[in-house]
Amino acid sequence: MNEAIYKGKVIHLQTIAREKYQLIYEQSLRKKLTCPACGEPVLFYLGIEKKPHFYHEHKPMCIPQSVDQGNVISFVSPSPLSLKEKRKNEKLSGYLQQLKEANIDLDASQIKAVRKINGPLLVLAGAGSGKTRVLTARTAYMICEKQIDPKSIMLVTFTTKAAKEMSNRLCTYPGIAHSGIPVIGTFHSLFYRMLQHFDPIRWHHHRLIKWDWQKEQLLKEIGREVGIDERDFAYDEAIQQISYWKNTLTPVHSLSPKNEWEEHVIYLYTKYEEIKRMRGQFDFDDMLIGCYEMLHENHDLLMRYQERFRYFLIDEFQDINKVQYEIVKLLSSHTNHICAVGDDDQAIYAFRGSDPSFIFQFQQDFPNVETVTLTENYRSTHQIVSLANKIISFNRTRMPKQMHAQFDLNLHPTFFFPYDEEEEATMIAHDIQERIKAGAEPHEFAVLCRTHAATRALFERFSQLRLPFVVDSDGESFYKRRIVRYLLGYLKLSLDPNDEEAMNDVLAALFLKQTALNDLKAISIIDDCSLVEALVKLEDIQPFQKQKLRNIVPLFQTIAHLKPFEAIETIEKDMGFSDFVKKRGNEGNAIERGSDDIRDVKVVAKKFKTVRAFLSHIEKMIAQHEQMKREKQENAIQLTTIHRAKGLEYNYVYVLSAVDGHLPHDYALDAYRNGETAPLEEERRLLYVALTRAKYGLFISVPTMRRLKKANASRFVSPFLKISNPKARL
Ligand SMILES: Nc1ncnc2c1ncn2[C@@H]1O[C@H](COP(=O)(O)OP(=O)(O)OP(=O)(O)O)[C@@H](O)[C@H]1O
Repeated sequence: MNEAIYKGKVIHLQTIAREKYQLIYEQSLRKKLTCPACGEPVLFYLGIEKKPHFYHEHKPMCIPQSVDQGNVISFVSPSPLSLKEKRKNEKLSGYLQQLKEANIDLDASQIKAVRKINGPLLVLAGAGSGKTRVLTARTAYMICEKQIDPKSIMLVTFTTKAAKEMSNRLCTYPGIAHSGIPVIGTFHSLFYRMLQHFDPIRWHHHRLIKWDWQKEQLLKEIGREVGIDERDFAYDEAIQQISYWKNTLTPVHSLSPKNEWEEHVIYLYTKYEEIKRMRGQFDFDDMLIGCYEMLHENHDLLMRYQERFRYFLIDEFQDINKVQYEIVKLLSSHTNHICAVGDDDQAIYAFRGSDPSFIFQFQQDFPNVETVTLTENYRSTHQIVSLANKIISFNRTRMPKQMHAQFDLNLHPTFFFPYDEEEEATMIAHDIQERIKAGAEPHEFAVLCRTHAATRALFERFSQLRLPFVVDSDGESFYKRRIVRYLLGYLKLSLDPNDEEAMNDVLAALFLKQTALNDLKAISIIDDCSLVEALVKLEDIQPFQKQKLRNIVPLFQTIAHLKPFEAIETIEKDMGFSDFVKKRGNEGNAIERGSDDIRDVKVVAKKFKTVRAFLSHIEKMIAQHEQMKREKQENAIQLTTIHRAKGLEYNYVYVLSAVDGHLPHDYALDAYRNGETAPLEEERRLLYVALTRAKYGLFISVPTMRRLKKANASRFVSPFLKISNPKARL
């Protein structure tokens, strides 16, 4: 049905502007749309598979009409005939046969990697080609077939989650329950354990600088003394840069600044190290450097560890950094029994100092290395594998390899074209809802985003539709982000001029000290006025600030009566918020700029008519976020960043906003304009990682608008969209 009654009038889908679809959708959820034939409520379909239309939830449509396929482009690649019956049945014996009987199949290349125990081994593997399976099977084979003492095996993973997953899997393997499992952990956890053993006082966990905010505080203290103004200086980027230098074992004295910013960071780096040393503190990077120095300088200790650990297995080798690589080399130099497993196409941590070129280095440093390449992809359909192969082939710095799928389904990777972020969220949520109704389980779905902030719209839609979902566990609600909170402070004060918490946030945006809050409270009691009115009575501030506050204070009342979008524009332009964002909005931070957050807030604000309704929606979303953190749902849709989805797999994957600026991220595009190609290649690898998480269904969203501006399809996917007929085959 293309017609419905809304507010007493017939509305036709053909004549409604696309940007209004979301509004119609929300009204339909509130049962505000009715059927022109029977007068009962109708819902608005805004999904992926079919064109938008009205429908009855529990009965057939009154005015039957065929519903066309949605406006999508499918990627179709002819299936090679050889897909079926690809696997030859190799005759197996011993433990490998036991594995087979336990349904842990291995192909010829995987078996080769499992059997090669002594000497250096490099397993170069595409996505979904069974790296994890090889690592676990190889470990079990060493223990159960070769009778190697599990205590002499060190298995290093990239994340704690992967370590847990690996040890859980291993425990289910035949024979392992009796023999025990090896030492499994991340670089940090394993090396930290060694340090603690060596010098428990120096490396006591009380001395650890655990959080970035602690580092930031310390750097700001140092910066303040020499006048590095935090309003103009991206401290969080400085933290990342210092960490990068440490992980690449770049000592401070070897650095020569390329610009003023680097000059400042080098100064901060020097002082940061000095202060830490003086206070006897350490950070996570120091655990790696400390371990390297400990083993390098203490030959007896190194020998003891070499005696203890004789076999090394390293997962995600493409993400190793210099200091980690050097430690592994030291430890394994005694036996050379080292197996590195990696995929250069999945290297996505360059910003932390990871460097896939250690894969090449490995081949030089361990001259007798045997290399096994795994190219059979067991995870995804042929269609997904073909698309991923094609996309990644555009990268220049990579080891050429092609993955080959093992199976195919009549389900093709689909590009779809929402109007904007809001409609994108609706289409995805709707599609998932339909698939769940048809029998799929929530945990089979993942929605993958480039940045955590981009999860906002999906979070809201999933909550609205009561779909079970989980977001990155340590991520905060979008509305709790610093700049967003400050902006919302103005709106809150417009409704309640005595809201202390909001005033506390707004003070920073007005360039006033936090101590001003106490002064304001005192003034409001003595002069019997609100906290907002007290702003103009503040003493001990510059005359220009006084004048500014005099101009701003009356506007608090004005914005209370504006539509939220207009109110935000007033806050930005007339209440000085834009100036604040320019100065302190992390504008120097290429990945998370405050001004981008504000544009995201404006997208939501557009949907509301009153400030009150807008704020109450936000309150609800924050509460929902808190509740979600408390109650971990097992069977839930995963809403996560691509970085966090690494190593995982899902039946259905939705890739959010494949548009230039999001994926690839703006920072990589800026770097590309300045002649640097590496960041853009890393962004392409991120897309590759996202695509290869999908087993069966892959949906890539290409919205027309983003952050209220026209968006261009991501340069990574545009070659696949250049066809006039949406159903045409590629
Ligand atoms: N020989 C095999 N036969 C059947 N299935 C396999 C085989 N090897 C691996 N698999 C399955 O293929 C999927 C991918 O395997 P795994 O997770 O080990 O791949 P991976 O190389 O670590 O993936 P990625 O690097 O993309 O995260 C898993 O579901 C695994 O059980």
